[in-house]
Amino acid sequence: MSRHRNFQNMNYDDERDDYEDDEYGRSYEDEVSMSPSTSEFMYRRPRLNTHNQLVGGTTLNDFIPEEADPDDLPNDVVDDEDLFQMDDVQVSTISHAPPSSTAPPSGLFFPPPGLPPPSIANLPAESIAAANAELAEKAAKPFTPLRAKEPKPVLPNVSNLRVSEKVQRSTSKSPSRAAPAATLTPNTSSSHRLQQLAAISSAPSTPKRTRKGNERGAGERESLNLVVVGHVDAGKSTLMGHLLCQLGCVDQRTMHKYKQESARSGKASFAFAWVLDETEEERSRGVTMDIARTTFETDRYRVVLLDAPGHKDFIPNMITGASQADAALLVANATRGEFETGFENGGQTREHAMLLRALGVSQLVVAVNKMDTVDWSKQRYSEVESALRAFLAKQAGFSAVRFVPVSGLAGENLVKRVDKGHPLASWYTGKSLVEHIDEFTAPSRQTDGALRAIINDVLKATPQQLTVTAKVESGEIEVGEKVYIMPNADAAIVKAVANDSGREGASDGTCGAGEQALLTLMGTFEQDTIHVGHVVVRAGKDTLIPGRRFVARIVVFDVLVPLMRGTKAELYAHSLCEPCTIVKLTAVVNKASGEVIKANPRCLTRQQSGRVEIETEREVAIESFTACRALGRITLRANGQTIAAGIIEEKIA
Ligand SMILES: Nc1nc2c(ncn2[C@@H]2O[C@H](COP(=O)(O)OP(=O)(O)OP(=O)(O)O)[C@@H](O)[C@H]2O)c(=O)[nH]1
Repeated sequence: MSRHRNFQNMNYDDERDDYEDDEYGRSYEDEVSMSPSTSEFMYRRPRLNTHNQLVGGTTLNDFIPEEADPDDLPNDVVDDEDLFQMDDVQVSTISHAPPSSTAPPSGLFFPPPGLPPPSIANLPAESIAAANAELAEKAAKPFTPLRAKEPKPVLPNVSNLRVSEKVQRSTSKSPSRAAPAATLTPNTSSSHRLQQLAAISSAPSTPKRTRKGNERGAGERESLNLVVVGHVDAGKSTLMGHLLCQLGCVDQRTMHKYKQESARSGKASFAFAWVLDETEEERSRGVTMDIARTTFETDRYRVVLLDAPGHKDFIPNMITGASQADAALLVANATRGEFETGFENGGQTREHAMLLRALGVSQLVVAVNKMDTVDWSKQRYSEVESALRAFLAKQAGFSAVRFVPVSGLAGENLVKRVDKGHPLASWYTGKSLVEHIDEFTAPSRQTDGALRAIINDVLKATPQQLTVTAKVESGEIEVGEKVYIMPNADAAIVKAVANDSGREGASDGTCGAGEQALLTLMGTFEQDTIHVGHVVVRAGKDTLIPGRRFVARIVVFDVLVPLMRGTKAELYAHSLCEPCTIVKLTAVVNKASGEVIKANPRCLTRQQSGRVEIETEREVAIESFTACRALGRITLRANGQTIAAGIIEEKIA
């Protein structure tokens, strides 16, 4: 049993003799291929970074509204909006335009009860005919081969701005930001495109609600999207890998193989991390590079686990994971000196926490990990807890944070509480990590809202069929219905729907808000036009019309150079990453009241809150925060640092 070993003094490389060579056959190199997305990253050792912190007692809570307690919320979009206005009065008081109603139009979203389960076969003949006509029209156009690489736009001021380029689609299981190369549907004049979008928004939508609200099948647990974040090497993957083993999600044979092969490559201590770090590059470097996604079940939830990379170079991938999360586990390393490196000196502990709040995650548990390296010391645990508690409350804006001492490597206090007699039990008698996870509250899902399913990976793409994973943020997606993929407005018919647990057809052919869906879409797709960050929507007046210019209300992080007209940055929203420019500074506003302090300022300095106009390089599928929270939160980054976070108030072009 691992927990009886002396992990602190163990020389893991000596352990390789414990394992019989190739007892279980093939080595992982035979079976694991490298995710194409990982190849674009250059690995560098962490650099010191003192940015990205709101200092001087300002908290993100002043600005970013917390998610509401679902118990206080009726499952209804209109009331949700009211609550948002209560939470963050500034938004309604300073908004240019009154928030648009997000109530689902009657009739459109509530077809008569008792409708048969949808399939392409029982779609109305007119919708099939209309879809076929549109698809035939597209099919008649010659297939556009991959175009020669266009020259990258020259973007002054920002040395390492990520400019989307044409790259291969990710074939990894996890989301990748490598992709967005988006060419808008080629050869479309702007007037044709406007007509196309107008036709989509005026077309009747055809949802068939086979499932009511948050209804689940018999025996199904509620789903909870949990992101695991923290400084590099805090032990996130080891902790979650070991937890998955203890929950029986990894069979002994596979674990034996990981132990054997990691020992053979001199990385025995990473055996549990290999459960989640699947690519060859991640394993050889001992560093998580992309989000690893898996599921496990607790007494209460089907947890969709998103293991984020801790290294600074992969923060964009961490943002992808955090933008899908309902709750977060922040892993802190209790080892003396290592906690300080991760927390002080601009380590990623702070930046991750700030980003979580900026992306709307308000439920947080901190796992104080590697307690075995400090002899399970209560004093060390208290030091870590008090430093983090003060920062998380005062600067990051988390109102209630719970802490739990654990050792991912030793497997202590993960699923089971610590045994009496264990040194940790002498002062800790509280809950285990899994018990803490079970105490998160699943947020209310906008199941009745307009369909918004954000593509977070493109697994397979042919000119006729796409297989993508998508997080359904609002509404439901059903087999047989016609959908559009924004911003390109590619029409598609949903051929198959499964959720993360592999429930084929999600038992009733639907996936609802909050679920990760595996979608098979049929249509006529031009090569390299569907990417991570695109959004699946329905036609109708609640459709999403993409745009390039938006009014955003932002809070500026602790930047050295103020934000000015012409500042270039990367815009992060849900799974999207797109170069953008701040084209106008409209006002400096008071964080608390939303009152305009100064109109048309020359710049926004650190900690200031303001309203700006942002223009993206290409059309993007985002919308106002009041219409859909997940699509309305943004983060701006430049030079590898987060410079601002905020919400979209309005699309203007
Ligand atoms: N002693 C001890 N070592 C641990 C513990 N948890 C993780 N480690 C070690 O810390 C190192 C890093 O572990 P990982 O799980 O890869 O850390 P990570 O946070 O996932 O790393 P990134 O995702 O790359 O940021 C490995 O050598 C682990 O064996 C623990 O509880 N005790």
